[in-house]
Amino acid sequence: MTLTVEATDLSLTYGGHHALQKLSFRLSDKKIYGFLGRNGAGKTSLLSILASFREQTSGSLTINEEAPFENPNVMQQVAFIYSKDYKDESDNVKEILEGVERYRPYFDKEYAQHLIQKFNLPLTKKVKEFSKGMQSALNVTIGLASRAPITIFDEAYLGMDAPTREIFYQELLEDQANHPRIMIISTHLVSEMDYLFDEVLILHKGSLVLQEEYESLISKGVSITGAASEVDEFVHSMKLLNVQQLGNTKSVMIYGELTERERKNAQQSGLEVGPISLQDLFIHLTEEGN
Ligand SMILES: Nc1ncnc2c1ncn2[C@@H]1O[C@H](COP(=O)(O)OP(=O)(O)OP(=O)(O)O)[C@@H](O)[C@H]1O
Repeated sequence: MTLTVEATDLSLTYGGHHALQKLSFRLSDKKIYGFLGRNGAGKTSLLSILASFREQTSGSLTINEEAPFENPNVMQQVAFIYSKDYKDESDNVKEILEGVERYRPYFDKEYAQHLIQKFNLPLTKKVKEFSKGMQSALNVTIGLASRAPITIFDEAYLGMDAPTREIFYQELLEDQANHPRIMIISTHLVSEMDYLFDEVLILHKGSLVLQEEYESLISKGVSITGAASEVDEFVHSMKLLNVQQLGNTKSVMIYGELTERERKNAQQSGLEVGPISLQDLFIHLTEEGN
């Protein structure tokens, strides 16, 4: 099933606080979208509207032209996976998965079993007795195995250790390749997860700063590394995003592409030209004053 998410001037206010301000964007391709934003940027607020949990204050958000709020048609198509608290849950994994299977029309039971084994989760232990990381692994299992046409992971990795997160990322990439859908991942772990994203949306203080393909975004900057004096001379008229120096070696991130001539000059001056990271761009774009 192909779905289109369309937001137009979407705004959300809590009391007098403007959490989302006139966001407009469209998601229509089955790919992995990275939703990035600093603490309080509005990611969860936006994703909650998309997942039918909340209604906007003004503007619109539709999924195939239908408003999601309290709309059972839409709710079945969207899986919203967040750091759920299981403290009052008396069921074990087996019982929880049986419950999910009843309301998720595309749920793949065998794939869920495969993930449970991968994450090494005990089937019969009560979920409220799981560690935080194990609960997150269960959430991720539900999110992936539900195969909802719109799957949202809102910082779903909380508490997972590095090897467990790695299993999640590998499974996510593999399952997305086999069963493409609109996959949305909201995260702070930009440097760890950037390779997952096909497209990136950056939110800052409730506004959408950009929506762009990952590859095109990171091609918008370069890093220059070498002897400090050579680097300074080379970048003196360029827009700098970040400067780091260790002894006499300096590394500078610049915004903008280099011309062929500039690349040659850099080479002749013994400078190393490398790619910029999404994390550097993210930090720059969401700095105070930018
Ligand atoms: N229920 C609420 N009542 C009042 N204000 C809220 C509520 N939920 C969120 N906010 C405020 O709205 C803003 C956006 O919060 P939101 O949780 O959407 O951000 P976020 O980008 O998900 O942040 P984080 O990365 O820290 O989880 C914040 O200023 C937050 O304090």
